[in-house]
Amino acid sequence: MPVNSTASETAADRSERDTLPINELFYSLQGEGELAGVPSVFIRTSGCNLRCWFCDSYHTSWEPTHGQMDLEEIIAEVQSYEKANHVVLTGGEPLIHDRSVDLLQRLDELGYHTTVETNGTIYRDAPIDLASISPKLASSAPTAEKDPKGDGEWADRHEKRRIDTDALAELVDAYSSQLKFVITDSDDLPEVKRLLKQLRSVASTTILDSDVLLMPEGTTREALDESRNSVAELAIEHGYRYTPRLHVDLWNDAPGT
Ligand SMILES: C[S@@+](CC[C@H](N)C(=O)[O-])C[C@H]1O[C@@H](n2cnc3c(N)ncnc32)[C@H](O)[C@@H]1O
Ligand SMILES: Nc1nc2[nH]cc(C(=O)O)c2c(=O)[nH]1
Ligand code: SF4
Ligand SMILES: [Mg+2]
Repeated sequence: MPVNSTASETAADRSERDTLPINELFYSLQGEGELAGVPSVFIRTSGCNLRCWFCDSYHTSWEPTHGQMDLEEIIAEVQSYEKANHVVLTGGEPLIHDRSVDLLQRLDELGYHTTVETNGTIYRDAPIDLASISPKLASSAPTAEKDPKGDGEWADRHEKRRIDTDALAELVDAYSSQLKFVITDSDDLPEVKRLLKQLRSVASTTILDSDVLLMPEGTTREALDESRNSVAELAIEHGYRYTPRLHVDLWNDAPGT
C-alpha cells in the first residue's frame, strides 16, 4: 500500500492540509506602508519562524493561539466585508504555511488586491500584488534581557534565521514590493545600508532608497510619541521614506484594528 494513501490519512492530517491557523480576521485601515489608509481585510495567521523581542503580535509568535479555519470559511468571512477589495495576509509569518499560497490563489481569482506582510526569510510563488517585506535587524534580537517570555532561548535561532539574502532577492525580483524596517534608534541605520548594498548586489530589480520605508518601533501611542519624530528625521537625513503606524495612532493597536 502506498505510504501516502488517503485511506491511512488521519482526520488531523486532513485538517492540517485544508486549513490555516488563524489568530484573527478583521476589517480596518491598512496602517503601515505605501497603502496606509486603504480599507483592508486582515487575515492573521499564527506561527512564526522568528521571535522579535518587540513583536506586536505576541499571540502568533511567542505564544501562538488560533483556531483552524478552512479556506472557504476564510473566504466567506473576507467576502462578508462587502466594501473591501484589499486583503492583507499577515501573521505571525504567513509564508511558513503552504496553505497561504492556496488562499492567495483563491483571493486572486476573486479579484482581491493582496498584500503579504512577511519577514522576508521565505520565498513562495503565489499571486501577491504587494510583498510588504520587513527584514529583521540585529536590534530585534530576543536577548535574555529583552525576551518577553523566557531567558533568551530563541536568540541563536533568531539570529541565524533573520536575514536570508537569497529569499529577499527572490521576493523583490518576483513581486512589486516594499522594504519596511522597524527602527529602534539611529544605530539601526548602518545595518539598513549594509543590507541594501548586499541585496542590490544579488537582486536584478532596482531598489530605490525612496522606496525603502522606515517605521518607528512601538506598540502604543505613548511609545510612538517617543519614537516617531526621530525616525522621521532619520528618513529625511538618509533619503528613505517614513511610514506611520496609523492603527496605533488611531486605535492604540487594540485587537481587531
Ligand atoms: C507582526 S508582523 C507579521 C508579518 C511578518 N512576520 C513580519 O514581521 O513582517 C507585521 C508588521 O509589524 C511590524 N512590527 C512588529 N512589531 C512591531 C513593533 N513593536 N513596532 C513596529 N513594528 C512592528 C513587523 O516588522 C511587520 O512589518
Ligand atoms: N491596521 C493595521 N494595519 C496593519 N498593517 C500591517 C499589520 C500587521 O500586523 O501586519 C497591521 C495591523 O495589525 N493593523
Ligand atoms: S517576524 Fe513578525 S511575527 Fe515573527 S516575531 Fe518578528 S514581528 Fe513577530
Ligand atoms: Mg500589527
